[in-house]
Amino acid sequence: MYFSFETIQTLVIGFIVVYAILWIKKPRLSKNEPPMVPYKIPIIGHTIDFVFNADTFFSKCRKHYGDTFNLYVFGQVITVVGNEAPHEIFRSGDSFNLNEATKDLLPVHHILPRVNGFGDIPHLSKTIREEITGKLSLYTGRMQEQLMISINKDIGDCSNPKVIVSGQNFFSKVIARPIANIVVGEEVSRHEDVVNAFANITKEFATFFILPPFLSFIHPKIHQQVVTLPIRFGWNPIRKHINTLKHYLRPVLEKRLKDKEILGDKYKPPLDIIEYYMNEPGYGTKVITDEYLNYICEVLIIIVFGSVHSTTRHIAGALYDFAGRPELWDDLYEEQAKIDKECNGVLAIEHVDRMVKLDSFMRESIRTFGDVAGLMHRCMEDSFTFKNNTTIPKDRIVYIYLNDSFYNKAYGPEPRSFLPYYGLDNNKPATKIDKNYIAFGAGKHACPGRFLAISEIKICMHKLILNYHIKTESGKVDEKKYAGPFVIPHSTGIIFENRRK
Ligand code: HEM
Repeated sequence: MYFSFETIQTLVIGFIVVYAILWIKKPRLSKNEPPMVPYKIPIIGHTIDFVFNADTFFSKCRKHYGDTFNLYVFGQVITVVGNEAPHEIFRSGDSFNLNEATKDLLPVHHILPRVNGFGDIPHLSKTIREEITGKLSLYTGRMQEQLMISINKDIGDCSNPKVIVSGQNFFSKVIARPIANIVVGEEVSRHEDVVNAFANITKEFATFFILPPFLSFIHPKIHQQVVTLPIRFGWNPIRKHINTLKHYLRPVLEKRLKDKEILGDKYKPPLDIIEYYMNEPGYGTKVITDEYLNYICEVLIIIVFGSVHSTTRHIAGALYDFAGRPELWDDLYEEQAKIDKECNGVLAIEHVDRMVKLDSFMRESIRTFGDVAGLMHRCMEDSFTFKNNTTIPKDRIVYIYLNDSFYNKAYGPEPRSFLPYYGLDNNKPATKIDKNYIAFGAGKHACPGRFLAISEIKICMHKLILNYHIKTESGKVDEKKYAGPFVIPHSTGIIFENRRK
């Protein structure tokens, strides 16, 4: 066989290039790292199992390699922790950071430059704890009113059964309405444009995640540069929503400042978050300028970002869980009918607290929500050593293997089955965090908005169950679909039919 010089030259260069790529892409581990799960195809590593088979794959890895192991996914080493190590992460305070884990792909600091991304999270958490959770009883009536506006508008009369695809898109507006009411107040939130802005802000952020990180196989920075290119050329996906908020906020805030000046001590401050910010050092103002509005809207958008998306995911999940389980309908309806009678249709916080079966059902719906892994945190220290003596380096992204906590033996011999009254029987309300219930994180950074979220979902479910017979089109709970380790919201129909009163 004869090979020309050119052919040999090409083969040699090709060999050197392939060798160089393999050498560059070889995962480099530091000392004492968690075990790296072996893989067969260089560069691709575990990406295929991670994307198409996360549940079974993670379960096998956990069995063979223990609570903490490394995978090679999309050209990066990631660490996965089972149900033991997450609490070391949550407890370690600032050694790990959730927002920093997404920073490369979601350049919030470019989108919200005035607050430099996620802004002052400790102040935000304090605001939510004191101004929302601490005053939840004052907001309960308003939440109920706002939810009923959405239910009447978007579901309405179902004397003839109506099929609605009640997934995340549908619920984002239902959930956004009461949140807008609490954040920007009764007057501003009356405008449908404002409710739409609240409902859609998170969807705009999600556009950054549409493109799978294939370019990360070459280098994670290349994917990051490509997805953030439009932003760096001046495109801001939420500019239109900021403009909407500014438009409606300006006259209302100007009037509040004027009233305050004229009425002095007789001024009655409206109950909402914007009023709180206007009096808070570092957030308030004496004059409503364009720059002030730009700034305060960015502050508000972080609250919307944290609140609407996650609450929407879980109410949508809960409705499907209810609609597909006929065995629960009568029991949950009876509890709601009893409470409705007691409160004469007007809920106060103590009535929401008395919905103990619904609360327990909600806890279970959240526990079995389905994300195999998630709650990614970035290691912020030079290195971090887990109690099992394995060490990970700075900047390592850690995925929490949620199923290992949620489907733990602590839930009995069949932890994957739906246990609607587990919370009730074990005195564990839906807001109570424990080792095997970490949907709201834990420790110093545990979600401060969970009391609002659970109240809002319970009030909404209470009203839906009271007003309608609700069932899935298929008559059962449809199987969950996945994108990598993350569950995809259901997109099948739910049938609503008026209950005879
Ligand atoms: C069902 C709905 C919700 C879920 C599942 C959820 C979940 C979470 C999780 C997992 C964390 C991260 C904890 C960590 O870093 O370890 C978190 C943090 C946070 N959540 Fe929520 N959340 C929900 C609703 C809300 C709502 C309604 C608000 C606002 C009113 C909110 C505001 C926040 C804030 C400000 C943080 C950051 C806390 C910090 O870093 O100190 N969340 N949430």
